[in-house]
Amino acid sequence: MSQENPASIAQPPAHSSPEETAHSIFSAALRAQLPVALWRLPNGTEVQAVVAAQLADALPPLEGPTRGFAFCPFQPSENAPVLFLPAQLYFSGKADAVPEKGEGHLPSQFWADLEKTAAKPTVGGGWPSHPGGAAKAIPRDAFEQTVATAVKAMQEGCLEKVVLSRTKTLPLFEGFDLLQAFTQLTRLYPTAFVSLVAIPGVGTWLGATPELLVQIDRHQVFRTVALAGTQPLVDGLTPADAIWRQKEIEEQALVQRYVVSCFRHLRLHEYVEMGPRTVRAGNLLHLRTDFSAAMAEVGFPKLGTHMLELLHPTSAVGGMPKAAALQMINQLEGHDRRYYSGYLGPVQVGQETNLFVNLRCVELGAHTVTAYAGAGMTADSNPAQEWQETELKMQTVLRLFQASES
Ligand SMILES: C=C(O[C@H]1C=CC=C(C(=O)O)[C@@H]1O)C(=O)O
Repeated sequence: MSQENPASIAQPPAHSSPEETAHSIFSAALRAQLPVALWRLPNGTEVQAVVAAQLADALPPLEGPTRGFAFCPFQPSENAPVLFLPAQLYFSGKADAVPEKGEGHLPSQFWADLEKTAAKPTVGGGWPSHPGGAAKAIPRDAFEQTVATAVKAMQEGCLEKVVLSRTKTLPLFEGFDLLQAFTQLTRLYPTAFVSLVAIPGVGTWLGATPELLVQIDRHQVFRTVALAGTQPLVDGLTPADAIWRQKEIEEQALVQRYVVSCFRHLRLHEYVEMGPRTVRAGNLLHLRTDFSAAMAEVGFPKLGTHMLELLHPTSAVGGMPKAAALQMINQLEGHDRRYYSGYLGPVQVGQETNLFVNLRCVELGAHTVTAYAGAGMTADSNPAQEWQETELKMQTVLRLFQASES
């Protein structure tokens, strides 16, 4: 293969399935200490990959032409900056596909390494971890006390909703295999956006999120959702059987109103709104309203970029009113959310942009795994139930980190 011509096509490792090629790309990028993202779209089959030579510290316009992968925090800080991985390598994951070279050069060591059989990344620092170590976890009674404080503030009318989160750290079991965990998530959660992002100096994140933030499809249709309200999926029941309490209906309606307020801000009235309806996310059920708008027809060719600026962070991860909720989160949560409840996904890949809220995710240390989860609180919240809800959400991914699951 040529390393001189950036537009040329690289050879995949011999006799590989597309999934094995994606795994080889990930392993070779780790060895070369290059930023890399693997993902599988909801209801998709292909495991796609992007490798970057250098990170950008801002997103390009979502409507094109720059191709890459966005990895953005809840609130940008020195500890968690906005990051964009320009696709110096892109792999579509389709049958017979080969890794495509983008603009810019990846080191020749990476290409040479890609053709060898990949050693699997396992426990002990095979992947980058955050230099600051694992986020601080709080015990159950402290979390419930925090929820009680927030509920009181909402009963006094200071704000309508706040999403409070917590973390939980477990040791990695002997023989844990990161790529196997990614594959397990793709099989367990066919309707989720499953991703594995490893960035030197920043960290390694794995997740299976149910929440779309911004989609621009190849026909230039913009989509977003209002997702909130949680209950466990009880054995033998289907989403159609779900009955929702007033508290969850109101919680989701607040997110829905927030999305509508973003359209109104742009003076856009010609959008389509469908729902709410009950959707499944693993072993949980949520309420979801779907929004769409044909960007050219409504006269907003850059609608995706504008809506992203207005939407994030939505009240599904922040609260209402936004400023008061963010202030309360910063005051009451004892940890830095970093990339949890930020957003991530491919930009201008296959003529589409697909950004998701980074939920149901974990951050890998060399020997530990940290799960993050939050729950929407209103004046009617019960602290013990909110703890339980965050436990269930964490289990979406954390179940893979209990040795018996592997
Ligand atoms: C904040 C999370 O979920 C959000 C998305 C769906 C339902 C939610 C809820 O019921 O609270 C949250 O708003 C999380 O998974 O950490």
